[in-house]
Amino acid sequence: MLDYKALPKIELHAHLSGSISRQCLHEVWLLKKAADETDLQDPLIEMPPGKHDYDLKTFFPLFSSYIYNLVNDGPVLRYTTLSVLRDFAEDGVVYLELRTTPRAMPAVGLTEADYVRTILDTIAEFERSAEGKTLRTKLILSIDRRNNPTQARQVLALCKQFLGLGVVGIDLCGNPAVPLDPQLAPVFEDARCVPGLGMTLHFAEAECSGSDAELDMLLSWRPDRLGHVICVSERVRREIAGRKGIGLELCLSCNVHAGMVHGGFESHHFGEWWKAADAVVVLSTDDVGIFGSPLSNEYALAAQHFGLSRAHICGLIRKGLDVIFGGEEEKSRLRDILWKA
Ligand SMILES: CNc1ncnc2c1ncn2[C@@H]1O[C@H](COP(=O)(O)O)[C@@H](O)[C@H]1O
Repeated sequence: MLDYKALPKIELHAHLSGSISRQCLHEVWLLKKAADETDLQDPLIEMPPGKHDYDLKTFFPLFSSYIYNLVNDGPVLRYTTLSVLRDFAEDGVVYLELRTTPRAMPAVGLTEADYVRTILDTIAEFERSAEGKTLRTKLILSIDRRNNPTQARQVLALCKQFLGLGVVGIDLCGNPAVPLDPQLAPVFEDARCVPGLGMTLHFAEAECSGSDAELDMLLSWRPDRLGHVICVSERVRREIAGRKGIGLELCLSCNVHAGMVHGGFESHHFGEWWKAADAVVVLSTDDVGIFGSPLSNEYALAAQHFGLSRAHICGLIRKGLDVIFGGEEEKSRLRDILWKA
C-alpha cells in the first residue's frame, strides 16, 4: 500500500479561500466573536464537519455570503493563508500553485494590491520557517466570471505588477451559471501576450458553460491549462486532445461531491484522459476546505478506482512538471525531488 502522503506531489488547481479548513475558519470565528467583530454563525455549524456534498447552487454562496465575511482583514488573510500552506505541506505537497481572486477590503483600508502583497509576504514567511522548507508556492490571480471588464483589467494589471515576485499565472474562475461576458476576451488576449505569464481557464464545468461557442472562444485564447473539462462535445474533446502538451487539472472529489459528474468516481473523465499521450493530466483538489479530500487522497482515489500502479502514480506526478508555471529553476528543483521518490 503506497503512502500517498509521503509521496512528493504537485498541486496546480487550488483556490485559496476554498482551501481553508473548517477548523481554521472556526479559530478565526472564535477570535472575531470574542472581539465582538462578527454576527456570523460558527463555521462548524455553517459547514458541519463531514458535509461535502455542496452542489454548484449551494457552493458559490459559501464564499460571497460567508467565507469572505470572515476573512475580511489583513491579519486573518495572513492567518488563513498560513494554515492553508501548512495543510498542503503536511500532505506532502512540494510545489503548489495557489489561485485567488484579488479582493479589496475597504473597511480596513486594504486594496486589491495589498491583498496580493499580503499573500505573497505570507508565502515568503512560510518558506523561511522550518515547516515550510519543502513546499514552494506560486500564485495565480483569478478573474471571476462575475467581474466586469474593468475589474478583469485590474486583475491583469496586478498579474503584471507581481509577475516575477511570486505571481505566475492568470485564471478564469467563478460560477459557471454566470454567462461569460465576451468583453472579457480582449483581457485574456492581452494576458496571452505577457511574456512569462501562464494561463489556465475553468473549462466546461457545467452544461451551461459548455457550449461549443464558449469553449471555442476560451481555446482561442491559447490557454496553457484547462480546469475540470467536463461538459465537452466530441469535437472540442478532439480539439483538446490535439493540443500537444496542454495541462488538464482534474478534480475527482470536487466533481463527484458537487454532482458535476454522474456515476461516481469510476465514471469520472480522468479515466479517459490520464493515458492520453499528448495531454498532461494533473490531479487537483480545487477546494479541499469544502470537499474535504487532500491531494494524497485524490491519488489514492485514482489508484483505487482506475487501477493505477505505483509506477503510474509517480509517472503522472512527474509528467505534471511539464505544465507548471513556476519556471525552469523550479522544474529543476522538482526533478531532483520527484525522481528520487
Ligand atoms: C467547482 N469549482 C470551482 N469552479 C469555479 N470557480 C471556483 C471553484 N472553486 C472556487 N472557485 C472560485 O474561487 C473563489 C474562492 O477562492 P478565492 O477567493 O478566489 O481565493 C470563489 O469565489 C469561486 O468563484
